[in-house]
Amino acid sequence: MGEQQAPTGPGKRRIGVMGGTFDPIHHGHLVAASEVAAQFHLDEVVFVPTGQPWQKSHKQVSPAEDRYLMTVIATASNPQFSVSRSDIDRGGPTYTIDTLRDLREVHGEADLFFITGADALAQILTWRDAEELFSLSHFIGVTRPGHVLTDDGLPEGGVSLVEVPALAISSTDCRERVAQGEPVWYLVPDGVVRYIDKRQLYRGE
Ligand SMILES: Nc1ncnc2c1ncn2[C@@H]1O[C@H](COP(=O)(O)OP(=O)(O)OP(=O)(O)O)[C@@H](O)[C@H]1O
Ligand SMILES: O=C(O)c1ccc[n+]([C@@H]2O[C@H](COP(=O)([O-])O)[C@@H](O)[C@H]2O)c1
Repeated sequence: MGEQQAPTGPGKRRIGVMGGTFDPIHHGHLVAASEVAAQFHLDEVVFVPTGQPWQKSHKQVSPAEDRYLMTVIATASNPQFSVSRSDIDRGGPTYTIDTLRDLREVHGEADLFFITGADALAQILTWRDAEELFSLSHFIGVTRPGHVLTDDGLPEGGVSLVEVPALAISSTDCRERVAQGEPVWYLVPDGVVRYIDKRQLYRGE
């Protein structure tokens, strides 16, 4: 881990893809994206809020537009960060194979680097068309407190493991804190605290 050399072509743009439900987006997501962007010399990181996260169908998920707007608010001040509506606008359950195909169409020849926390990386073989994912993007697994980061069973050369500053923050914990009237200041960006308050998200949970 440290300064990373990942496979790329000469002169190609290097685009990070940070997929997530972002309910709400928090500083763990933002630090992971920022750290990977620096270590992998990325030109841009595209945040992609999920439409319908099918592996979270047993949980209540906030409306996609609220999660999208919180992601825009959280990333607006960073010129390297952008937000894609691809997974939201496609409709239906969200599969990363579709996300990557859509981004490949938009960004042409760019090299894609899909960023996942240790918990998501451990589940990747359960994702739709898992074996094909690695032909569309390089995958970057990042450390996350409480989870073991490993590429066991994943294609050789398809995944890099990266240590990022440890932030023991989860969206679940943020939602529970709001529901209990506890503060989420400094766990999520200030604008996201205000958006949660304005829209009265997570109050009844
Ligand atoms: N604190 C963190 N540090 C590193 N990676 C994280 C952190 N929180 C989330 N991630 C990663 O960001 C991506 C999107 O995560 P997601 O939007 O599901 O947030 P979450 O905090 O895991 O949400 P929830 O608690 O609702 O499951 C996943 O790849 C996840 O592993
Ligand atoms: O492709 C799949 O089948 C698949 C299954 C579960 C999760 N994902 C993706 O993994 C990312 C993190 O998801 P989540 O549910 O932890 O927020 C997000 O981009 C999801 O679309 C993808």
